[in-house]
Amino acid sequence: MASQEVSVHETLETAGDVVVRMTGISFAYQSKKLFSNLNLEIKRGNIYGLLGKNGAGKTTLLKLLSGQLFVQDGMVEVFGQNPQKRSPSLLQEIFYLPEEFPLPKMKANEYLAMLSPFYPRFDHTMFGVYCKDFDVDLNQRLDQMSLGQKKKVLLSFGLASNTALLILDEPTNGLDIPSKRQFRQTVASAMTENRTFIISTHQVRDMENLIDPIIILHDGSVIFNDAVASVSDKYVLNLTTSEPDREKTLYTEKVLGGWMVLSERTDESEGQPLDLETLFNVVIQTSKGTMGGVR
Ligand SMILES: Nc1ncnc2c1ncn2[C@@H]1O[C@H](COP(=O)(O)OP(=O)(O)OP(=O)(O)O)[C@@H](O)[C@H]1O
Repeated sequence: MASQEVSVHETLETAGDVVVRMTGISFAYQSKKLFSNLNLEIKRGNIYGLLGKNGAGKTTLLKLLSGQLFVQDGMVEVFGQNPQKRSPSLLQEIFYLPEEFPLPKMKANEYLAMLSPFYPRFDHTMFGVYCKDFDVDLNQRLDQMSLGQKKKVLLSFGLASNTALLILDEPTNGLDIPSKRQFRQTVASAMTENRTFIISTHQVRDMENLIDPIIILHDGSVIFNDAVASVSDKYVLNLTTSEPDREKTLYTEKVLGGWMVLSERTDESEGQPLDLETLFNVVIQTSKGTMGGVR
């Protein structure tokens, strides 16, 4: 690292709480406009969930903030630096686990020896612990592993890298049922107040009680960036057997045996916890302007 370069880690204590700031960004693939004047702020010490429909631009957004794609307009700052400059001091504080990835023809142990020196605070002991928890064989060749096994190796690597920013794109795709629970436990245990995780996912049930705040990307904009409680404190979810008057509810969904209804909370309201799938549907539906939005 050049001596005049700002070390991200050294400035973490004083950098304030904002890890990512995107201001008025625009991005298009060739002539296909994806983002126009998009704004986003991500704060330290949280496990963010990034949600959006297929093609909403989640992976593109993650690539923009990790310096793999460049915005056409606006400003991106990660720990106060422009990721487009791809400075080593910033890149060694970002670990990005893509949804799909080729891996070299080598054993997991050899991969570890090759790549871990890039991350100054890589914790070899914890890497071993995570791999053991995920039941990964480090002597197996990476190119001969299943998708789920590869994900477990890279996930263990990313968590052990101790980067200040960890980006996981669809991390539970390919994981078996017991591994999904292990995933939640391991990710939660690796979180510290100085780290920030961003998890892009469609598998919201895998992520219940893990991701919060939630970012929702829709129609080229961030339409929601807040804690789940910001909605569940104001609105309550109830099951009803009689068909509700849709004009008087914020959100209605036909379910087995009745309807699920989201309505404004009153002092006496008792209801069910707001799950992420419903939160997503409510935010997308209300963003169409028919009910003025949940926020
Ligand atoms: N390299 C590329 N060239 C042209 N268009 C692209 C390219 N990569 C992505 N796109 C388009 O940009 C849009 C957003 O893609 P992106 O992969 O960011 O969405 P996503 O929200 O991650 O989708 P999914 O949930 O399906 O994974 C899609 O319409 C996609 O077809």
